[in-house]
Amino acid sequence: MPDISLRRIALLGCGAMGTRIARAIDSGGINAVLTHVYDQAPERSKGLVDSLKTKPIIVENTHLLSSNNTNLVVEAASQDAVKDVALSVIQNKKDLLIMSVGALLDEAIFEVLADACREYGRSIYLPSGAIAGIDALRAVRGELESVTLTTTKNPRSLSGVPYIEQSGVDLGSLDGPAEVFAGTAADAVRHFPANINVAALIDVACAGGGSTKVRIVADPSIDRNIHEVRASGGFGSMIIRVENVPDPDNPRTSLLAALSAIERIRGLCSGGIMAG
Ligand SMILES: NC(=O)C1=CN([C@@H]2O[C@H](COP(=O)(O)OP(=O)(O)OC[C@H]3O[C@@H](n4cnc5c(N)ncnc54)[C@H](OP(=O)(O)O)[C@@H]3O)[C@@H](O)[C@H]2O)C=CC1
Ligand SMILES: O=C([O-])CC(=O)C(=O)O
Repeated sequence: MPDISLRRIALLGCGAMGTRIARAIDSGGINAVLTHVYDQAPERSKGLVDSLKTKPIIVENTHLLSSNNTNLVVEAASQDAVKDVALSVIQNKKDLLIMSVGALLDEAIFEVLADACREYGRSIYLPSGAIAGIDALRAVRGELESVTLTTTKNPRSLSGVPYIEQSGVDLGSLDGPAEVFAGTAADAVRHFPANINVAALIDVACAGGGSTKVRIVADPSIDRNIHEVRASGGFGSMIIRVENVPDPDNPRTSLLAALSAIERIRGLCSGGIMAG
């Protein structure tokens, strides 16, 4: 029998996605209670807690999230947050759900976390986030010959990225689509830490070792975050395309990413029949 007792969840990051996740738990639709939260911007954690019916405790640093009596830590903060806290979560014998997946394309971190999961008997979950078809890519990874991701966003969803500023592209004056990056997934998540975690997710699913090919395009004529994966090999071929509505509170992030995290948490907290 699966253990379906009420799960105790801690949340790292109270921005656009963390807020949606917290509200979904607070609404009672998930077999869990949000017990602790942390955000480096204290006004964000306070604002979130004030808006919830069941008030979690605001802890004073990331590490206190996993030293408490929780089952699962949900990260919705940043790659730096993952690098800072992931190992101690596992060493404290909690499971971890990561949204800032780009952190895992640092090979040293991936190996350390994989070893720690084995040693402490815990799991790290990577929801499919802003993309779809991760289960299919994982299933065919032994047969893959080529995989490419093309991500197209409105310039306002790409603003403030130093790599674009340094490359001399003026996002404000584009009058059509412009490629702002072409390279590997490892380089993409390094240069665009808050924009292209999906590249890391695809790369991890395909066991690409950071080498998955990625293009990022800025297009002022679109108002969606579009991700298109083309994969082919011994299994046949597939094209996975999502046209995501951006989260109104953070246009870099797609609404689908939070919905995917919520659905994954719901599944982890319940028994029963689960598709996918
Ligand atoms: N896997 C996927 O498919 C997707 C993943 N993402 C990623 O998910 C994460 C959350 O996204 P979103 O909610 O939209 O981002 P937001 O910027 O809206 O919220 C993130 C919050 O976490 C805080 N934060 C950042 N670093 C730390 C840290 N080290 N310790 C504590 N708090 C921290 C931020 O503070 P401050 O503002 O001060 O930095 C901010 O309040 C991001 O890393 C994003 O790139 C997004 C979309 C899709
Ligand atoms: O939400 C999206 O469309 C993609 C994104 O920001 C990411 O992968 O980090």
